[in-house]
Order: sequence, then C-alpha cells, then structure tokens
Amino acid sequence: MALRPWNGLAIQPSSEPLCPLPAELLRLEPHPYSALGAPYGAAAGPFQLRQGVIERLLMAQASLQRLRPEWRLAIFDGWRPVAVQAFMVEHTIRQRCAELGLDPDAASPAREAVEVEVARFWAPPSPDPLSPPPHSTGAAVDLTLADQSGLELAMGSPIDALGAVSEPDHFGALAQRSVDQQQRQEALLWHGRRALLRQVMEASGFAQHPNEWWHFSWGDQLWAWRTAQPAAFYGRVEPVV
Ligand SMILES: C[C@@H](N)C(=O)N[C@H](C)C(=O)O
Ligand SMILES: [Zn+2]
Repeated sequence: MALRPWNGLAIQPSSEPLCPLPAELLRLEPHPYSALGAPYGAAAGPFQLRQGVIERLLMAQASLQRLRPEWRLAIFDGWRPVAVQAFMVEHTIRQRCAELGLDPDAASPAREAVEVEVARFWAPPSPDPLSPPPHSTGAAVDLTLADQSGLELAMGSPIDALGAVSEPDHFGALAQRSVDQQQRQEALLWHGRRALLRQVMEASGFAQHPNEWWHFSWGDQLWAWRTAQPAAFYGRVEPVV
C-alpha cells in the first residue's frame, strides 16, 4: 500500500470553527508537545477540534460507558498547527537518532532509514492545502482509555511509540501465536482494550489510522479514504493571530 493514499482525495471544505473540548472529555495534561516547547504561538492550543468531531467523541464516550460505566475517553492530542507538526517530526527524528547513536545532522543511509520509520507514524508537515497533516484539520484526535480516577489504562504501548507494537492488531496476533500463558493473557488484555476503543470510535463514525491504535479521525482525507467517501470536508485550519 502507498504510504498515504488518502492525500489525493478532494476536500470540500466546511467553515465549521474549532471549538474547545467540553469538560466531559478528559484531557491528558501536561500536554506532551506543549511541554517540549512546540510552537502553538498565541493559538488556543491542542485541546480544540471541529464541532462535528466533538459531538462524535461524546457519542463514543457514551457508548463506551454503556459497556464499561467506570471508564472514559482520555484525550492526548487534538488540533495541531503545521508548525507544530514540523517541530514534532524533527523532534522525533532527532530522538530516534539519539537512541541509535546516529548524528542527526549528518546524511547517511541510517539517517534516511530513521526518516522512513518516523514517516510511518508522523504525517509530513505539508504546507499544501490539498494534503494537510490530519491533526491540522481539527478532525483527528489521539486518545486512549482511562479509569474512574482519570488514570490511563495500559494499552500495550505508549501513544507515539514507533514500531509494530503500535499497530492496532499487534497484540491480537501476538496472543494467537504465543505459547507462554502469562504473555498470552497480557496480550489478550491489551488487545481487548484496543479493540474496545476502536469499537466505540468506529460505532460513532470515526476511522482509525492503520499504524496507530490511538489515532482516529472523522471528516478528514484519511477518514474519507477509509470509509469510501467521495471527498473529505475538513481541510487545514490555521491559527488565529
Ligand atoms: C504520531 C501521532 N501522534 C500522530 O498524530 N500521527 C499522525 C498520523 C499524524 O502525524 O498526523
Ligand atoms: Zn494522531
């Protein structure tokens, strides 16, 4: 499959504004990208989404609570200006180079391999309005499950982990091939939680990113491609200055 086949899809832009997340939706704070110094500028920050997306998140939380009344959705990240996308892609490449003992400022095949690895998880910070990074549209959200105290549930890998461990069905496949009982039980637990998150999000109309258990969207190009819509209706939203 091409890396991002959805980027060619038409966008019939909606004028719906970004809205702050309501109090019913738990925010995971401190926000990790803001804490790194990501350039949100004077913009109101990451916990904003399109109204249509917020409505569907509330529907997803209601269907979660019909199944698990003590659990709730926990929002890790929402709207992301293109400048923040660029900052985070660069940060992640540098972090991965440091882990591998590579000089991030020296071109090499290993450095290129890091860029390819990072691009499986982070959209390019394209300034082209025809191929906006998903979070820059206010239609994409990174989220997980939390318990009644607001503590994140273990899902097998942290949000933003690079690697196969982040693929939505990673632990389902691991449970099937595992012969170690303890490893199998743990894999089934994590797979069950990821599957529940996907179930309630998809039941509310969201589409999941193929490589990331935590990333869902409604109304952007990825959503249009995954749900066979003729066009997306949320394009890039710029910071208000
Ligand atoms: C890596 C993660 N935080 C994320 O948001 N990935 C998507 C695909 C993106 O960069 O738009
Ligand atoms: Zn995301």
